[in-house]
Amino acid sequence: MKAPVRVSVTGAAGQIGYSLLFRIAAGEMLGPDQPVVLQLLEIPEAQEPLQGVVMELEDCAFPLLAGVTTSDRAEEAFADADYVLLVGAKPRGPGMERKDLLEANAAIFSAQGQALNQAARPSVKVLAVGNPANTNALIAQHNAPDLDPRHFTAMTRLDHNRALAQLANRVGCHTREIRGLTVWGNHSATQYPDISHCEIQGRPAPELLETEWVRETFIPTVQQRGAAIIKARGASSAASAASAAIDHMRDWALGTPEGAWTSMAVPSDGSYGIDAGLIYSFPVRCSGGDYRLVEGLAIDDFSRERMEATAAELREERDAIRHLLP
Ligand SMILES: NC(=O)C1=CN([C@@H]2O[C@H](COP(=O)(O)OP(=O)(O)OC[C@H]3O[C@@H](n4cnc5c(N)ncnc54)[C@H](O)[C@@H]3O)[C@@H](O)[C@H]2O)C=CC1
Ligand SMILES: O=C([O-])CC(=O)C(=O)O
Repeated sequence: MKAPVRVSVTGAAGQIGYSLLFRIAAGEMLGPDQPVVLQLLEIPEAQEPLQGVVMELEDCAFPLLAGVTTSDRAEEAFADADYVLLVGAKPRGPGMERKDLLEANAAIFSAQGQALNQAARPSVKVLAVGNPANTNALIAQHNAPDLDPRHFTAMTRLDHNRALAQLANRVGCHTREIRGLTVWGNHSATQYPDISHCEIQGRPAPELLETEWVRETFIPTVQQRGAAIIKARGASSAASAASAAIDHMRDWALGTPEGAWTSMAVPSDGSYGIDAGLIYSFPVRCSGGDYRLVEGLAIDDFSRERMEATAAELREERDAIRHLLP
């Protein structure tokens, strides 16, 4: 058995937390041979429901769960953390865009960035799930100057998985049979799910799918899926968001399958003409606990316009919270 690693989760008593913690403890994120200690952060008012979640974690008698701690202090919850999932934030309601949460949630991510800087392990890998996820990751990163800036990422894996599901439904295949999909940009309605390089059952997707369906149906459906779920469920997506968070961290830690890539929002290094420093979703391959951008993909005029539109929105979000970037 390996030595346990420390996984911190914020917002642990929330909806996503309730779907996430049990799967991490079951080994679905870091593998069936990796014990974990869960370090759970919640606000003081949510400590009692959090204790209920801890009781249920105990009651599962998970072989890989090496311990659970709870706290309302970020420095304590992030102490020596190897992996941190920043989930705790206000979710949007009907009629809101995710960036409407910027003001409410930005302060959380600046304080938690500072706490990560003080308390987490220098090698810590961070995933921002709380919305607006890309800009929250940027805020946390800038408040943690001693940590590796490349290790601050945001979640667009849910968008990636949603896009796979739409394509599989359309073609009548399994999501496993789709390769080379990319979600570019922001986790928002400007994101660009791109099938240009996609292969479905070994055949180029642009040959299988009508351009009109891709542009008029597929792209808007993926962009608006979060809002559709809020409308139907009366609450924002939770189990699928938790599942995507597991996928993101598992691939980062353990690698993407041979030949495949996925989508992760990571700090831009200027590739594809995207402003360096923005936390922007790119195609990535992971191995050895690290990610690399997929370089050299041909970008046509339609894609270029969409990629620029979502970059422009991220610049606007960054400009709105500049005062929180030390
Ligand atoms: N990136 C993505 O793809 C997705 C992101 N989200 C976002 O994830 C976030 C959480 O969603 P839910 O779990 O549904 O919300 P929720 O309201 O059920 O849970 C959030 C939890 O965070 C806690 N919290 C608030 N401030 C905190 C702080 N400063 N420190 C620690 N915990 C704190 C709350 O007490 C609450 O228990 C929302 O911002 C939501 O919009 C949701 C789905 C997908
Ligand atoms: O739509 C929301 O507000 C929650 C979310 O990020 C998603 O489901 O993609």
